[in-house]
Amino acid sequence: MTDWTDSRTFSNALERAETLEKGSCFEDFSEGQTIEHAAGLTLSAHANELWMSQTLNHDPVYWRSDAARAVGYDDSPIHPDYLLASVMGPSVEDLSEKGGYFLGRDDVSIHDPTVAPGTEIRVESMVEAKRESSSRPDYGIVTWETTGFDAETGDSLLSYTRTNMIPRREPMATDGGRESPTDSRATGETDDSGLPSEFVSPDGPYFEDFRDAHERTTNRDAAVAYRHERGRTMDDVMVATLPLVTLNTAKQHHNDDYMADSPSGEIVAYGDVTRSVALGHARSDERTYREIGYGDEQFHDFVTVGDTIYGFTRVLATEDTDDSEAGEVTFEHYAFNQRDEPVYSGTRTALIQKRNQ
Ligand SMILES: CC(C)(COP(=O)(O)OP(=O)(O)OC[C@H]1O[C@@H](n2cnc3c(N)ncnc32)[C@H](O)[C@@H]1OP(=O)(O)O)[C@@H](O)C(=O)NCCC(=O)NCCSC(=O)C[C@](C)(O)C(=O)O
Repeated sequence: MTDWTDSRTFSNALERAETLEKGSCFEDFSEGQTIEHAAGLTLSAHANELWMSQTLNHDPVYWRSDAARAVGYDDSPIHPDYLLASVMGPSVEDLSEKGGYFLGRDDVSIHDPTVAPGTEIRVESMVEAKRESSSRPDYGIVTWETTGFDAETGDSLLSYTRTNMIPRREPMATDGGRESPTDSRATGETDDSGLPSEFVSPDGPYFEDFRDAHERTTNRDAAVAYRHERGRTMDDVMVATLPLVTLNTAKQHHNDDYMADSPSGEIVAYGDVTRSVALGHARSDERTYREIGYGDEQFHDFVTVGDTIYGFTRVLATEDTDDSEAGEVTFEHYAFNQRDEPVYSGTRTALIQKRNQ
């Protein structure tokens, strides 16, 4: 009788056996195609708290009903970063599990900021565009529009467009891109040409502080630009647990064996975890009232276990509203690592509480 566990026999068996594929290659997508993803998550308070606690998004509005009621909610809703990741996660198996890089995202709109724990979600994507990569022949570049719905009511909860590099069927993908860096970051040179001569920080966490700081820079060679003190070293929970808790099956985050041959040589952090940490740092220095939306999100370099993520923020615009509680601020947030290299950037618009409340 064949001993399938004999090492030579087993290695022969492995060589001859077909691997049942998961995920899609560049060739599998066509523009205009709609993809209904397999049943998504039921949003849970536990996973919401895991995401928020580990990414340092410690806003009590999302933990405590008294804090939620104080800003006009009936009860604590699901945090927008966890909601976003919970919409993206169930799309990964169909769209990006093969191992392509998450390049960027735009038009992130929160259609319902009051989504409650216990909501069952359904996720759908449409292939908006696809093109070959001129610099990386093993990949194509695909953009999808993805929407998350409340499965029971059919209401749209959140939507965005996302762009990934996607491996072509032949040859197979590697997860690379660190080699031959030629920019000033990699060579250690500093090139700050074009930077304003003065950086201004807000005096406090309220809308008026951002507005006043922004006004101080208007028509001057100055910008509201400041760093956040906290850092978060990426550990196994951040890199492997958080994507999996949102059903994100991209092998980059939990399969060290596959990633050993890639230029990063190891698993890399899910872009949304890196982003959420940078936003968490920024939110810890403001009185957030409501999140409105996000855009122009880009992932500039890999983040691996052991890297420490810090935050840097610019204030792009402020606008007073009729709302006596809060005014609108548009930020650009950056995540950067312990080598001062930017790894994420994106804009965010939020309502920030007014001082008089
Ligand atoms: C990807 C790397 C290697 C490219 O490094 P590079 O030096 O080759 O960069 P590049 O030359 O700037 O870009 C290559 C091509 O991409 C295009 N491109 C570039 N950005 C965009 C964008 N926003 N929108 C549209 N297109 C974009 C760009 O135009 C260019 O096109 P070309 O080949 O035809 O000349 C480098 O940028 C890098 O290391 N980025 C970080 C990637 C990363 O770590 N992402 C997060 C982790 S992966 C992830 O989270 C996975 C996820 C979420 O779970 C899941 O999709 O399933």
